[in-house]
Amino acid sequence: MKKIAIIGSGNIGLSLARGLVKADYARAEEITLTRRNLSHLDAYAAEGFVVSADNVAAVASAEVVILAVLPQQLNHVLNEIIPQVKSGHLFISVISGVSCAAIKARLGAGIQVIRAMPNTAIAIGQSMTCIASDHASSENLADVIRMFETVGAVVKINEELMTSATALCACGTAFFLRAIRAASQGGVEIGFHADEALKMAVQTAKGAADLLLLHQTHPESEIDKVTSPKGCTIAGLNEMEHNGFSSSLIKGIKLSAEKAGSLYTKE
Ligand SMILES: NC(=O)C1=CN([C@@H]2O[C@H](COP(=O)(O)OP(=O)(O)OC[C@H]3O[C@@H](n4cnc5c(N)ncnc54)[C@H](OP(=O)(O)O)[C@@H]3O)[C@@H](O)[C@H]2O)C=CC1
Ligand SMILES: O=C(O)[C@@H]1CCC=N1
Repeated sequence: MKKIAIIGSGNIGLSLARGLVKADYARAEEITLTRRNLSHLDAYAAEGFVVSADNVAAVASAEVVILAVLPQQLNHVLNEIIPQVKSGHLFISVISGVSCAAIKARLGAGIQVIRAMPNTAIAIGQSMTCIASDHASSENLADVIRMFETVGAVVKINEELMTSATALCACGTAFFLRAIRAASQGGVEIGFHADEALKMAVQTAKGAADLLLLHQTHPESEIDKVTSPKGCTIAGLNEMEHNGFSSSLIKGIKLSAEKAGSLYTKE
């Protein structure tokens, strides 16, 4: 198994690390996690991950380097690790809004860079990960797709759609979670205790998503099966639409995509 370094082990870096180990893709000992404040990684060290504040040493000891810092932290990290970067390294960036070309402009044109846009459900093997590259070898691309397939579904997309993928799939986790919270709050208003209402909303959301996955149907065809004529579902649904339900989701996704494209500055 190739040694992996995750540079910037925050929310998504740690979710990825956990997912890869849970999926038996790698052992914890084969993954180095870096960040500056190591005290946040104590639990991971106890699980066998190698933890370090030394990005340069982490890159030197790895074959696969996963960049998972914030866009505004990237240039500092790249400048730091350049002396240790070798042509055999494979770089995977999960960073929003930074192109493969921008990373190669700093590391060298010969370095293989592949972008991946996972979401935090990667920790439990349920990510929707979009993958893109410009000139990576087909072998490296296949390896990266295989890696992310162990922790969820993968779609290969053109690189110019990566900011859209960020909004729909990575930010999307938060959007659907907020919808579930709102549903559970509605449940409390109509008589359930908060814990029951949340459990009911979560399972209902899971069932709705699974209907689409298992039946391979369009949402509207499943909705048609719920909305009895003159019934309470269509009354509630239309009230939500009068208040901008679909429109606000669409507008939010568009704004997130715009923002994802503007998070990184080259200087
Ligand atoms: N969160 C998500 O769901 C997703 C995030 N992304 C992308 O992943 C990236 C990280 O996001 P997220 O995990 O949310 O952010 P976090 O802030 O949680 O993680 C970034 C981590 O980088 C570490 N870091 C910062 N500077 C350095 C450095 N010089 N050397 C080593 N580590 C460093 C920080 O720790 P410390 O301060 O201790 O160094 C921090 O833990 C972003 O680019 C984001 O766009 C992509 C998909 C999904
Ligand atoms: O909020 C963010 O900027 C990151 C990118 C996608 C999910 N979290």
